[in-house]
Amino acid sequence: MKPGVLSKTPAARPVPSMPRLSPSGWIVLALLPVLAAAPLLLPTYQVTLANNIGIFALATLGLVLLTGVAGMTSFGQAAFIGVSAYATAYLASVSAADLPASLAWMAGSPLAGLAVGLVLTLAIATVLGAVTLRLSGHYLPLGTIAWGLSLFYLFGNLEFLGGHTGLSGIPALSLFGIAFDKAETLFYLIWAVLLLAVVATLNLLDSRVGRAIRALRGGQRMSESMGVNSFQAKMTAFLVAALYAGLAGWLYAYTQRFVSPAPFSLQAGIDFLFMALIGGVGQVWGAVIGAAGVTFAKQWLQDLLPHLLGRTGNFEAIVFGLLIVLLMQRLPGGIAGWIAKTFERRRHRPAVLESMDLPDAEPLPRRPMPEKGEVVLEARGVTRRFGGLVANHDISFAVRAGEILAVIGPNGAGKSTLFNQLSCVDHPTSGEILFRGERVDGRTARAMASAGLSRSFQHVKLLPTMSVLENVAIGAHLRGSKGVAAAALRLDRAEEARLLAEARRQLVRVGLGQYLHAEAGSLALGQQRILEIARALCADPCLLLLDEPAAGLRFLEKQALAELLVKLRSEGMAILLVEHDMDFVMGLVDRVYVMEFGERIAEGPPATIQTNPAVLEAYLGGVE
Ligand SMILES: Nc1ncnc2c1ncn2[C@@H]1O[C@H](COP(=O)(O)OP(=O)(O)OP(=O)(O)O)[C@@H](O)[C@H]1O
Repeated sequence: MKPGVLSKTPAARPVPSMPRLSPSGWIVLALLPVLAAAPLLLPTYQVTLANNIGIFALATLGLVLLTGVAGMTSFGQAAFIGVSAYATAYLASVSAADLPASLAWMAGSPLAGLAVGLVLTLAIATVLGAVTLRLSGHYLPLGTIAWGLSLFYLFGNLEFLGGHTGLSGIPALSLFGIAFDKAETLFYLIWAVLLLAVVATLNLLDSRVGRAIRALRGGQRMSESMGVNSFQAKMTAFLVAALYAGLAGWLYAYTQRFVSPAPFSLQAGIDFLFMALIGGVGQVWGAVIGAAGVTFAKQWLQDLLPHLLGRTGNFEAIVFGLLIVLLMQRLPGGIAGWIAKTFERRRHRPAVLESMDLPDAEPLPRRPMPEKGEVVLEARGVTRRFGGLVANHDISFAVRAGEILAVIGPNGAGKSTLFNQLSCVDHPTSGEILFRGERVDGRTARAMASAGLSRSFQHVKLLPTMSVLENVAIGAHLRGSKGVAAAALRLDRAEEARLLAEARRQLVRVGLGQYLHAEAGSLALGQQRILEIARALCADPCLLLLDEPAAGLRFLEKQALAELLVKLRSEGMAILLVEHDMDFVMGLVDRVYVMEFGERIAEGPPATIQTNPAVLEAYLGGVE
């Protein structure tokens, strides 16, 4: 038995009283003096280059969140920048007389330009997101290509935006009496905005909302079952990415003091994706590294190649393309991904958790539990057909608080199909499902999680690169309420401490207390199953659905799991499990429901079931 799995674990390790600075905190601290000195020491053309890098990095940061973390590819980032840049340029250069009287105050106002630019960008992103984010597969990338193309041509064809010539005559930026009229002063503004965005993104990812966004990539079905609204999480990532593009557009307009359609073309959208890929698409700092790397590499190749080849041409694009292919093959996680991996290997701990202290926070409030003996879940005549196949036929049973009911049956009997319907992942063709007396068939898995049903999966579903603690904290998603702004501004710490303390409590309870900071994917399969139970418990359920919880567990681990389930039962939990391990089932549960070919063949206490001739014939007869 692996140490600690469902064994009596020591209490969680002592909690440091002062939060330690995270690696990103150290990076920001180290960058501050460098950034403060850069404009004073560098020649103006290099400061201008650094300004471009800052703006590109801001736009790329959005893509890191959207594409790298949330797994949604967008080619439209440059177009979002364009919307904001054009709104800024238009309002900065228009005369008050050309605007309606009520809007005349906006003419020449940089803050009005910023507000209008951001509102327009977010409004377009909301519409585009509403249309494409519910669709899976290639619809989002294709939608962003279509939108990027149409906007590019729109910019070029609108006369009041200067057509293909663009808008010039943007005055120098002046904010609150400070003139940002030189590359050197703009540098401070651009890099301050970028650093704030980086810190806000790091904060966001290290939060309840951040876990929901991180679960989008490969864990959607699981997180929905834990109450996460995946569409909302996608929309959040999409809008934050658009917000960063909007900010980048505003800064771009005042840096260039001229806008035209070319920098917002589809090609530019692809370039931002390259920056994210090269920097490290899943890493926040990858945006800065990627923007700097691509900008310098292009500049360097543009200077070097004509010398080497003795002629001019777009050779840098060809060499650059080859370099990207090579880099993707050698470093699929990008430069920042490679650095993070090397760093983590040395520290033997995931970077994201370095700063996390786990104070003994006040326990989260608990839902009112049903009285022992109260029917928690009831299936009435549930039938599920797949075309001509009847996977469940007229299934009826009830599970009560303080009871463990096992559903058993040979492979293909219809147990998983039934589980999916009970948890509203799938819906019955006919029949009714009631949860605590209310009809729930047709509801979403999310609604069931909110009602108090929590589950584990036949094939373990966890986020392998996320820590054990954070995986389990996803189970507590509905027990928190702090949103994006609170997370970005770190106003969610008290709630986050309570969520993490609850996750730790459940992990200690199931015997995984010393694996809090390990990557979930590094646990043995049996431990991963136990992690799923801790995650389900973190939701404070009144009904646990466990799909083959003992599969992959060793003898002592099974014994410890049985002890835990008995304890939960004594606390009034209703437990429904599907299991193939007959020794485990018969020694543990109160009642057994036996299925074959989608139908009930027997139901009763284990002792009766073990001697039931129909069961022996259909199922137990084949089992020693
Ligand atoms: N989405 C689906 N479309 C078509 N047929 C399906 C679908 N899901 C399940 N089935 C069929 O329904 C029947 C019951 O399958 P189910 O997975 O529920 O059985 P099970 O008892 O859970 O089996 P196991 O113990 O092997 O997991 C099988 O014949 C299966 O092929």
